[in-house]
Amino acid sequence: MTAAEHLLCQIRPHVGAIAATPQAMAQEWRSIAPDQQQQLTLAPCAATTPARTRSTAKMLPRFDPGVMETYLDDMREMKARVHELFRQHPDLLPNVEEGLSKEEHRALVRRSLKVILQAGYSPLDLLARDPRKYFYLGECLSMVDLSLMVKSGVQYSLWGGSVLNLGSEAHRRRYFDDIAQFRLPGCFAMTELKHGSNVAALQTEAVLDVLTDEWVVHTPDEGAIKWWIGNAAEDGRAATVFARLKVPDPNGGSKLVDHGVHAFVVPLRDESGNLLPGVEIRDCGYKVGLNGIDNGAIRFTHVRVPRGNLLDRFASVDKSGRYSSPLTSQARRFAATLGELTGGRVGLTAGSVGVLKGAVTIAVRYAALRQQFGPPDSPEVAVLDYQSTQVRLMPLVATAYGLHFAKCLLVEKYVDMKRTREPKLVEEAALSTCREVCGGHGYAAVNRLGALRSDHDIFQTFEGDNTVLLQQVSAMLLKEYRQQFSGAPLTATYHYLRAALLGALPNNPLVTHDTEPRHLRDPAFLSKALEYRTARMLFTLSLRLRKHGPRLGAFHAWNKCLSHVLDLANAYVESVVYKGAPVVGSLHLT
Ligand SMILES: Cc1cc2nc3c(=O)[nH]c(=O)nc-3n(C[C@H](O)[C@H](O)[C@H](O)COP(=O)(O)OP(=O)(O)OC[C@H]3O[C@@H](n4cnc5c(N)ncnc54)[C@H](O)[C@@H]3O)c2cc1C
Repeated sequence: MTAAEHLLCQIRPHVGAIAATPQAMAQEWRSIAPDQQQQLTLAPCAATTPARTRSTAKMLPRFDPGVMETYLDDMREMKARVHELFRQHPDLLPNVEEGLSKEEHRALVRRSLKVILQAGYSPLDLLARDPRKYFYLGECLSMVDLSLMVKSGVQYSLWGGSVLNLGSEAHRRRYFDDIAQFRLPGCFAMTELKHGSNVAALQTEAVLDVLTDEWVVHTPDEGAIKWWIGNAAEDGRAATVFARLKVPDPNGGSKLVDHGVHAFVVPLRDESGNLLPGVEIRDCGYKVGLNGIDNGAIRFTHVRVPRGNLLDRFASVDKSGRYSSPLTSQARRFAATLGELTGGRVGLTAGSVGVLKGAVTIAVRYAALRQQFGPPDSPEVAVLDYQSTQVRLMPLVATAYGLHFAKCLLVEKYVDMKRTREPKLVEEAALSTCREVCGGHGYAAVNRLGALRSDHDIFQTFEGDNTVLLQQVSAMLLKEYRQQFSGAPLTATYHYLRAALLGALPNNPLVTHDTEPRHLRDPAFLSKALEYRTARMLFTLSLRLRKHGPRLGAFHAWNKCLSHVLDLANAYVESVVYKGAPVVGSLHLT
């Protein structure tokens, strides 16, 4: 049995849950009441239609999906409960085909978040005490409405997480309950009009006024207006604002001393929702997707907040303006601050994986039921049985599995980081393909693939643009590589790498001429091949940087090798994803 046939067996048991062929849809249409007719979708909750193609009859599955589900998902009861909650509140599901206005969608998302809280889920408690469940809840919400998942992420990972992780115990006591219960909706105001990825260059300033013991938060020019800030346009009553901390010169000079970017809690609106003095907010308007989130632009004009509003886990300032920090350099403080914010990225990964699983499920179910053409005098063939469909869809199914395990690995690393506080740990084509495989029906709004694609698009750039984040991965690999060989003579480095690279060669089909499927599918061979690729790219990149560095300088040498840098990071990520599923082979699949 081929891998694709194998996967078909896994998927087929579920396909009865959808209506997809025109005949089946038409029959279904006649059998349901007119007021329910718009509910006829490709989604799993749609009406049941028995579907049987030639090949399903031939290939009855011996695969028990329950075993796989248990293996993949030890918290699936939570998913069942959350999804049941929304089944009981169909009015909370975004009715994409009718085109909600952004105001309607925002109100819907707000109501949904309250329903989640009323049902007894407290995302902030989970984030603080059981992050695995927190990220899992995010993944469940992403399958309901991506705007809901992002709204929860802004309130709890970004606003709540920044107060919890960058503030002190006093901040936690003061804000925790109000943030948890959504009585104090808040924002994470980092990005400015002129600076997004380059956070160290932000221009908003917070200057200490020693006479009044207050910070004066100010937007010095239009380029420093906080931009795209989630929760700002309608709901946000306070924000964690990232601003340059400036204090009077302790040596008595007239100039201020700039200690770089720090986080401050700044109130934005009063309890009735009116903007506070000095705070100006504009709505960022309609976006390509995620219109359930009220993104806004914020300008501060000499807004005064108490000195205690500095989130002071990594640095504090006393009444006289003396600055102190347990971390010795500005760069280390900055790295520690950003390191504490990784929860937002883990949450986005969980949401992204949830979206991929949802989209792939919709597309595979559709392809398994949709029949087009066939041999003469025979039933038509399911489009999933065409090799061209399998080639398009099966890599996505495999990717969904791979990324599921990689996400689990990432969540475990985050949990470890929080538990040990170990400093070392602190430091899309897929959706389009799913849409195309569903042909014209994939374009129908009711089937959600278009909305998923639009909503998800931004995941490539928010919480940091992927191109920029991938460079950090390569920089980390190069740093480890240099540390390993610092002080070693070049010949030692050379011999080590030669041995490491050659270690993979005996398995290489080009050397062994072994092209048997048994060998090519051997997990040990595949793992070695991925490691070999990463090691080779790391080695050649370091040689190139060493060659260009002296002549061009570090910045331009890096830029000259940028494609190589990004390829290395992607190769590394793929080998991590592959290793994330080390025990899949132990499952009995046939
Ligand atoms: C819907 C939405 C919601 C958001 N919510 C928030 C929020 O709540 N709070 C918040 O603070 N921010 C928020 N943001 C902002 C988001 O985090 C930034 O957009 C993101 O950090 C990227 O910054 P930028 O848009 O300024 O892009 P830039 O940094 O200007 O990047 C532009 C392009 O330049 C490239 N580039 C930049 N630097 C490099 C480099 N060194 N090497 C190679 N290429 C490079 C990037 O890859 C990208 O293609 C949101 C944005 C959106 C669209």
